Amino acid sequence: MLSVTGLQAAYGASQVLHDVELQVKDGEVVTLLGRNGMGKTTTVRSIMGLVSPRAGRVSFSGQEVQGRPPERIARLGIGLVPEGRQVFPSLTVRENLVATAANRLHRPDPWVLETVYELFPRLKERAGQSAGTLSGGEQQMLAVGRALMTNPRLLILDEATEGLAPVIRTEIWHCIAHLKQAGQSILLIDKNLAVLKRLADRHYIIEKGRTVWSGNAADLERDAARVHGYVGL
Ligand SMILES: Nc1ncnc2c1ncn2[C@@H]1O[C@H](COP(=O)(O)OP(=O)(O)OP(=O)(O)O)[C@@H](O)[C@H]1O
Repeated sequence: MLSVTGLQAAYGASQVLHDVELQVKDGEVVTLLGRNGMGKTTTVRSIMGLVSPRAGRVSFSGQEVQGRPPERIARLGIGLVPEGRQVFPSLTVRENLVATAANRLHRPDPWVLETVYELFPRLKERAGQSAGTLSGGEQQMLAVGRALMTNPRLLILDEATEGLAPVIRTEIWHCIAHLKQAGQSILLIDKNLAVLKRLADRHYIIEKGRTVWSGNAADLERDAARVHGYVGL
């Protein structure tokens, strides 16, 4: 579904990505791990066309997308929950959810307001409240709900639980587990390896803009010392 090979990207003269490789197959939950500043968000921004890759290939659903404008890439079916949530603060919860809603892939059972409200009942309770007045956790739920309302083939979550209270974190992890069971393909960027080990099918680690390790849960156990060196366990 998503295949990234030899990806390089820079901000001005400063090259941040040197050789990123990753794949997400249909129905998989895949993580992108790495310490602060190693290039995880830049990888996501390059996939989405928000940063122009300097070299390499990004292919999604069989089409090469590097160099295309972000809205065209998103329309192919990638739903992004960006770092820092970025909901529209002056719009209500409901308005945020419907703002970018679509079912371009003609799913027979698409995400609509009611199904998002079932997943996150708090959003239903706060449907008429402006998003800027929500708690951090509620804003995160809204950001996930808004991405789901685009009915994406691939959902990308960039640090979805960063800075949230443990109870809200758990709620978001439950939601992700539920989406996985429903067959949603997901790319997760996070640092919470303990939870991700149980949730994800495969993992990639990037260090200084290069993919330096990939494997499944069993590989993680076997290579624990090396993985610890890269990200801590
Ligand atoms: N807009 C920008 N202009 C210049 N440099 C940037 C910009 N955004 C990020 N960088 C730099 O690129 C490098 C990689 O940043 P990136 O945000 O991709 O890392 P990350 O792995 O997602 O880190 P974190 O976990 O802290 O979010 C860092 O050194 C960062 O300072």
